[in-house]
Amino acid sequence: MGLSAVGFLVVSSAVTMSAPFFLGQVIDTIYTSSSADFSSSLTSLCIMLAGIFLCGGAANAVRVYLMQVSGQQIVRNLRESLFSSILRQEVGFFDKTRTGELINRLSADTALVGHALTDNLSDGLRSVAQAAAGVSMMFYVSPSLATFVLMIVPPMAGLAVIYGRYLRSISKRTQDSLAQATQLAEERISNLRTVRAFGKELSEVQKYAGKVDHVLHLAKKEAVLRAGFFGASGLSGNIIVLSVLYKGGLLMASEHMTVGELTSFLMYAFWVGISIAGFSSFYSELMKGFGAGTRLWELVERKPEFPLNEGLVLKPEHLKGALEFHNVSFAYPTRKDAPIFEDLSLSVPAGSVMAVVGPSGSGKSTLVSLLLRLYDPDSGMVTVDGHDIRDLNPYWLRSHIGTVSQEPVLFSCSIAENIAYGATDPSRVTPQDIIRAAQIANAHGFIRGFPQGFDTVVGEKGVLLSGGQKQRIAIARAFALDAENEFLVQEALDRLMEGRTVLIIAHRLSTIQSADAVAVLDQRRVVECGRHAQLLANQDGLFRKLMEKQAFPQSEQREALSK
Ligand SMILES: Nc1ncnc2c1ncn2[C@@H]1O[C@H](COP(=O)(O)OP(=O)(O)OP(=O)(O)O)[C@@H](O)[C@H]1O
Repeated sequence: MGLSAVGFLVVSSAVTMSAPFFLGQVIDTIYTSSSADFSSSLTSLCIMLAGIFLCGGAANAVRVYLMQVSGQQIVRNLRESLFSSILRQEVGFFDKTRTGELINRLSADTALVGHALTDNLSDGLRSVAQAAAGVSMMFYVSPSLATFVLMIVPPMAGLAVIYGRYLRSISKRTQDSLAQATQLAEERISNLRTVRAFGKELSEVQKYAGKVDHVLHLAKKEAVLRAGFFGASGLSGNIIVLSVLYKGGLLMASEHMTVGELTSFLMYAFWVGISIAGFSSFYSELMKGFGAGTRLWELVERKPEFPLNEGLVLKPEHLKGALEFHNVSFAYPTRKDAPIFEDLSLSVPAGSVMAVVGPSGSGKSTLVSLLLRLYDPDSGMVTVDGHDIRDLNPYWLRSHIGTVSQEPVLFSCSIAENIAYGATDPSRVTPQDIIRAAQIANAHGFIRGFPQGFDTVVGEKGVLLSGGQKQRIAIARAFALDAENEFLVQEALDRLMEGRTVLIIAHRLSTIQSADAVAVLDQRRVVECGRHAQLLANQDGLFRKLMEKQAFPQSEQREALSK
């Protein structure tokens, strides 16, 4: 499509560029022909001109259409590869990069690059083609006048290059500050409840205004630069026209040129001037596109720190589920100087339930992140059935781990779609599977109570549901993982754990009591590990202290502690 657009571009330019030549002929006919053949020459020339204008206009319209469509296609492809690259990045990347910035790259920057590569490129090519044709015709009409005019052009071109560089850097800064503004807006809008609870609407508006003010400031700078450049190129255009008139007048006086020739020449010179101005606009847009493009390519080309879908896949019959952390040391990439684990070791036998407890911030969730391979340990290793998880296919690994978190995140689609999200292939999950998963997760009752049942839309991040409801849907979602394995889908919630190795980050005593073992995290390692009763018996142990500290001990707990 791009190529045919270029074809139409060449046709429209060539056809249109022949017009001034024939116009010159018309004028000379008017001046010089005898009355006998005057009217017939004039008519045929005018018909020819009308044809030229018609063909040129039509070819131009087709070119604009083709360019628009191919532009949209480029933007679409760019967006797709960018989104795909973003979703492949490691979790650490998202600790460093803000959502709003990525959204801005996806929407604004892709549009800018698309425009620079199509509409703008097409206009730029047209300018180049017209300028080239114009200059050739100038030489054809009057070589001496053309040589004279062209001496003025090179200094202007040098100026344009310097200007383009500066514009490119400003444009990059504008896009960066726009991304910051979008980031702020995105975060505040998606957490509107918190903004409102603290009555921060006005101050947030002011903060946002500050950011967009900065965008405006840079845009103004860009506008001044642009205006200056256009002014300068306009002025140089006028100087060229004036000198052509002067020199052309002299040539006419010495009978080296006719009126028609001078008119054609002036029209070509004017045309070349317009094309150069068009080219400079193209050039500045192109530089803007480059500014946005550099960032986009960096992101599209970025190699995630670890692969998504490469590595060892264990056969189902070989998968037992023994988990082990061997001398793991780890610090988050954004806080390398604050180690979370040092030489931590923990073994969870296959099929057992391990409760992980510890003070807030001791690294319980981090343990799960390492197991899911959202981050890699700095030293030591995590193994599943003796295999280092760095050798396993991360996609396979995660698809065999069901996660239910305290504050589960749902997507803003229907309850049924949220539950089916847990399956490897959601399109193969039947409505019966979904209902069964909901029943087991004790969610069926409240879902049926909604007027739209399973089609109820849960709102962004599930805001239209209560915390408990969200959690039960998340449990049903973890069940959907096993929709194919009929035998696992049983009646009770406890069954989610059957046949699996389970890590529970626990606060409630009842959960801890039912676990096979309890690991206590503190001071960057596992400080105690054993059965719950065993750990409680240790009067000086951290576990006992943690249990004693709980604000409102339940009766069962008080009983246990009094033993
Ligand atoms: N993505 C992250 N980047 C940098 N530091 C992080 C990140 N996530 C957590 N941390 C830090 O790592 C430490 C352990 O956090 P983690 O969430 O594992 O603790 P936790 O034991 O689960 O806490 P809680 O019981 O309060 O939920 C904390 O100091 C936390 O500030």
